[in-house]
Amino acid sequence: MTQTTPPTLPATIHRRGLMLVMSSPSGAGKTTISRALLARDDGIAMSVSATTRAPRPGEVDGQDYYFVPVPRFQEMVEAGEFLEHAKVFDNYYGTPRGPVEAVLSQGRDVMFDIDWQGTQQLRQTARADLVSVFVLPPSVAELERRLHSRAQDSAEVVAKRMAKAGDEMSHWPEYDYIIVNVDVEQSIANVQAILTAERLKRERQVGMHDFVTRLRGLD
Ligand SMILES: Nc1nc2c(ncn2[C@@H]2O[C@H](COP(=O)(O)OP(=O)(O)O)[C@@H](O)[C@H]2O)c(=O)[nH]1
Ligand SMILES: Nc1ncnc2c1ncn2[C@@H]1O[C@H](COP(=O)(O)OP(=O)(O)O)[C@@H](O)[C@H]1O
Repeated sequence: MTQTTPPTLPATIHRRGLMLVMSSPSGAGKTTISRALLARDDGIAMSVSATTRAPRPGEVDGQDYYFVPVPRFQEMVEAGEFLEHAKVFDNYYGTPRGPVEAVLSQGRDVMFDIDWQGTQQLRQTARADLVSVFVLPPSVAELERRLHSRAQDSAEVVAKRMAKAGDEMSHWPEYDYIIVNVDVEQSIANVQAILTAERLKRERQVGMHDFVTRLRGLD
């Protein structure tokens, strides 16, 4: 019997890494969806933001966020260390530039959990490499229930987040894809489908012209 090795993708074809942005009003479920996606997909890494907000119970420094004091955050802004930064709910948040550029340069993808202000800033520089997803709750009552059920913020903080939800949600038309997060498994599957299709986009493929030229015997 002759042994055949299964074909593999030619090494001359590469793909540029993409930037997958997830935004939503607080409590709609983007952290839940993005964590599940990271656990199921080796090809994507999470961008860990710096923030001046206090850690919630169970949050780990360097994993959920880099928790930094306001003066340190300001130093980082002045040193140009952020790809984007914004003030959200009285705290500062920013995306450190170095780790994102390192992952993208390896042809891997990066996921961001950032608000609409940060997304607008990234869109200016990333253009075609940016894929943006907006997550909506099925209703306002369900959003409030989820914020309470997370049980990690005081009633005052929950009220503040509910008051800002309408403003946040008004930015949905700026995003490429919309997910109404009814069932979490369905929402994860939807983001996986978006990622699969976006990875196959013609314009992300590097070396395809030469590959097809060779396939056609034209070289
Ligand atoms: N612009 C920007 N927004 C961020 C960044 N990190 C987190 N955010 C946003 O800040 C908001 C509050 O985040 P957080 O305090 O973790 O609350 P949660 O989204 O309710 O879990 C959310 O809308 C996040 O998407 C960042 O690096 N840049
Ligand atoms: N589809 C869903 N159905 C019910 N509860 C959900 C769903 N998605 C998320 N949750 C819950 O809602 C709360 C807020 O979700 P989280 O992912 O922290 O939101 P966000 O990151 O958008 O602020 C969490 O307790 C989470 O377990």
